[in-house]
Amino acid sequence: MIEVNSLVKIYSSKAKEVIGVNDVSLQIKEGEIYGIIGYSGAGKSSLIRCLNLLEKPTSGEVKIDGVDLTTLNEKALRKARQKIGMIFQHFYLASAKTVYENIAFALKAAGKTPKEIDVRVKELLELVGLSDKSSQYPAQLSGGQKQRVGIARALANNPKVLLCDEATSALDPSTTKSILNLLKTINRKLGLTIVLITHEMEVVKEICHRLAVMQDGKIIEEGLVYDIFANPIQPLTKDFIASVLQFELPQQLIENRKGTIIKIQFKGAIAEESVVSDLFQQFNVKGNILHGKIEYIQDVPLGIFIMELTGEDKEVERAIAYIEERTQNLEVVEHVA
Ligand SMILES: Nc1ncnc2c1ncn2[C@@H]1O[C@H](COP(=O)(O)OP(=O)(O)OP(=O)(O)O)[C@@H](O)[C@H]1O
Repeated sequence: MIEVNSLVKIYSSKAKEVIGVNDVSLQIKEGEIYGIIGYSGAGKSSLIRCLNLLEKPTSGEVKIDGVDLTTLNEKALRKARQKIGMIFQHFYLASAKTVYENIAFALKAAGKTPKEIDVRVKELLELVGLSDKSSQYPAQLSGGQKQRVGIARALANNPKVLLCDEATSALDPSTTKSILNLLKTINRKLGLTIVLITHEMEVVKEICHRLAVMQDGKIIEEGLVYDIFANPIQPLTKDFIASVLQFELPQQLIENRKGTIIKIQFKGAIAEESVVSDLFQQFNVKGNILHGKIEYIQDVPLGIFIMELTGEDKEVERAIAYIEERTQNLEVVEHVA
């Protein structure tokens, strides 16, 4: 439903040219939550702002439902933009308007009647859990409540796409969670396609189905979030994953071990099987768990264990071969002879 082809955004001034987006192509499916992660300056904002032409691309196509927005005139673009809602890190609410008026404004601009506006605003307030804040002003709201107003306003005209520009970056972790839950709910309830940019892997893990990693204006890795967590390829992607799944052992700990240290990843259904206890029943080896973690990524488990195996060399070898066969994912970190 969203198709970006060879998108380039160059910022030109008299002094120099800066490349914001450097030849990006991607496809986002209807109903998908698509994350774009990268460090500051990677080009995430430039890219997401090109999706509704808030930034005019220098070249390339931005197709929504097959229509290339870059070819539309002002009037047609205004109409097309009604299908695309957007929320921002700093909310951008009108401070002199109440919560009700902030949301109503988007509907008025789309030519709705006062009756239609009233029905829709109440519906939206209910959806975002703010029915009791209708007559409050933004200054009287918490950050999370302000973002809820932002979401209600963005959804006012029943868009098919919601663009989220670092929408939780100004919020504390528990408020972030509640806003992400709200986004998940509206994604499911309304079938809304969500594109979000973030610099936090925790946000991606929590909500995204697919992910693109951006660096220097380019997408350097893309795929299903689970696959990227299980098998990151690029060094930058590995850095982002490590911020959530830190599992490097201190060197000192490794040096003081006597057995063979192995790292096992359990992906998907195998994480729920009793591989480790089966191992100790079947082989005459001892195991000492040095690190263990199961993360749930979109409710699918991804387990990572680091274990020291001790026993007769042959038996340890057989035990390792057994785990390798069961998990297809084992790495010998250190073998102490
Ligand atoms: N309006 C602008 N004029 C000139 N250069 C710009 C403009 N906006 C962005 N850039 C440049 O484009 C590059 C990408 O910036 P962009 O804001 O898209 O990155 P980002 O990944 O969103 O970073 P951040 O998370 O810090 O916003 C940077 O080098 C930035 O300095």
